[in-house]
Amino acid sequence: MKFDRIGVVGGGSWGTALALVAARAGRTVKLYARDRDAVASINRSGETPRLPGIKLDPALDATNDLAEVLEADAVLLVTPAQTTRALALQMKPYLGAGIPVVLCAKGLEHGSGALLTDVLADALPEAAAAVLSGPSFASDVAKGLPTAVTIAADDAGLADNLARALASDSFRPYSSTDMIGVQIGGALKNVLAIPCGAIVGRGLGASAQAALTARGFAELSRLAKAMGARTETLTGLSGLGDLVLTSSSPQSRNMAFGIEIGRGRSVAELTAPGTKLVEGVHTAPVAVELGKRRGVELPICEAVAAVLAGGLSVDEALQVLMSRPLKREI
Ligand SMILES: NC(=O)C1=CN([C@@H]2O[C@H](COP(=O)(O)OP(=O)(O)OC[C@H]3O[C@@H](n4cnc5c(N)ncnc54)[C@H](OP(=O)(O)O)[C@@H]3O)[C@@H](O)[C@H]2O)C=CC1
Ligand SMILES: O=C(CO)COP(=O)(O)O
Repeated sequence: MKFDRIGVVGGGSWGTALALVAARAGRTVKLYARDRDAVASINRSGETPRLPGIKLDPALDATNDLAEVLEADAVLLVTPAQTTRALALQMKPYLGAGIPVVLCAKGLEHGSGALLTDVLADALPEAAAAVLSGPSFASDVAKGLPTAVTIAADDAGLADNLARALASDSFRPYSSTDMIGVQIGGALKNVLAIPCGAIVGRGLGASAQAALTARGFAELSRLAKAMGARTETLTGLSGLGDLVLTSSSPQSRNMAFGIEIGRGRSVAELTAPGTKLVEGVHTAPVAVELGKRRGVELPICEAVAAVLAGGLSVDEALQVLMSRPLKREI
């Protein structure tokens, strides 16, 4: 199965970077962005405000016409997690049956608590679902810096073929059949990067940051395994790999958000219209709800959700975590 024509839906930083990835891999690429100015800027000057200072491949073809982009052999859906259902429904009239839709957002749906693959199965069952996730900052990828990600699908052959279609000298996808593990890893690392940032912002030291990363990984793994994920996925790129990247680099929007919270800025100010997308803010309460449903303890995610909801200060949340009853590590 060859995927010569790739359609990318979502003209933000990650959608644009992934369109460049597909072009570098030799595919014919069309990028859908709803913002007419962004489309004009990409086509006329090879620039986008979402990736400042990065010159885009002149071959990159952007458009406002969703139908045109969906005339493709595979589609990458790269809009914020909470828009997945609306976009899938919007795509429905134009997408051929059995065309793979690769979900590239990292999050869980509000209200339903659903994985994005379940959202897709509900809204667009005729599509073949796949997931792309892993440690990958859009600006690094757009610049052509070396990056490795995981692409998962139920059908191993589909995952292999998608990996082949997007691979290049600077972009190395590994294939997997564990769509649950890949999605929970990508969604929860965003939540866990927030307290790691708060620790930095509050000046609480590298030891606390490492402890939170490790205990956060324990939570991510517990929830993912309860949902059916495999251990090797969680210790792989989309679990540990992305958690390490996001919880240690202020380049991450989630960590940067946490740093500002730690410095005392308010959630309302940092999530006001026009501010950057911080997926962990949306995912935290959903993760807590999933944990409750599955009987899985997620104290760090609960603390994050409580701080975001205004129920605890950063210092109180830390106190809650540090005063939990002592327990065995495993
Ligand atoms: N940036 C990164 O480094 C990475 C991001 N991701 C994930 O990718 C997803 C997208 O993130 P990212 O690209 O960074 O976000 P951005 O904020 O840069 O871009 C989001 C894009 O989605 C568009 N969009 C939002 N809602 C709709 C809609 N209803 N219909 C059409 N387009 C819509 C926005 O359009 P408009 O400009 O008009 O608002 C914008 O172009 C997130 O889940 C993120 O976690 C994953 C790996 C790396
Ligand atoms: O998912 C990412 C890196 O893998 C991007 O992280 P942020 O959304 O925190 O910037």
